[in-house]
Amino acid sequence: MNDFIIAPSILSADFARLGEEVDNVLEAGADIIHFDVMDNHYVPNLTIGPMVCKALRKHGVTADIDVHLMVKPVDRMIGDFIEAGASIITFHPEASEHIDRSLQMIREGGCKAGLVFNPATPLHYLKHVMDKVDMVLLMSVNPGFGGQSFIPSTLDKLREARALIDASGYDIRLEVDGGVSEKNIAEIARAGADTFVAGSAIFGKTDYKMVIDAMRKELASVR
Ligand SMILES: O=C(CO)[C@@H](O)[C@H](O)COP(=O)(O)O
Ligand SMILES: [Fe+2]
Repeated sequence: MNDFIIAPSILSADFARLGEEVDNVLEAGADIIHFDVMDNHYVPNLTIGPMVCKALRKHGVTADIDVHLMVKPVDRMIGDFIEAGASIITFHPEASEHIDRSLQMIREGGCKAGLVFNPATPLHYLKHVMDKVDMVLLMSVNPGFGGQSFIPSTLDKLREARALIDASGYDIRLEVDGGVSEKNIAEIARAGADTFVAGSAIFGKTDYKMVIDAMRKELASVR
């Protein structure tokens, strides 16, 4: 895998042509696919579930699928997504009754596990499970919708998360999600992120390769 990972969020893709959209964005240089699962309960929107993940695998997608669960309760969905071919499964700690158990279920199913932090959710949920996470995902918008503006206080939170991860000694990716574009990606990387979700910034343009190349060019100036 690249040092920096670009993860297009298919929330902003054309759902009527989803397989083709995923093929095109991978062809354009994306590293993994970010898959937003919303339940109209934990967040006020409803999207896609395990059947769609399975369909993408059947379509021939071999890239990692990064499943961002915005659902409550969490645990039922974990088994379904493991079975559907997810590679990474992240969930919001306040949506799970038993965070440690949910993380273990994900890893036992052969997937990478992660916790997602809303803009106002403190990082202290990480303290006792640092050895059980492969990914820390900081939301830079409130979850539920694509196309929102990046919340600037996320930069300080990224620095805080980066320090915690580095001090832990574990191999943990630091992902950021919401309002990421070629305009702010370098600044976000400098604050410590290494994995970048971008929905509208990529799928909102006609030439996905041009956007992803522009993002990589910005990232090359960072490390
Ligand atoms: O999880 C979410 C929203 O809840 C995201 O993954 C969005 O899909 C990101 O979209 P953009 O802000 O990049 O348009
Ligand atoms: Fe997401």
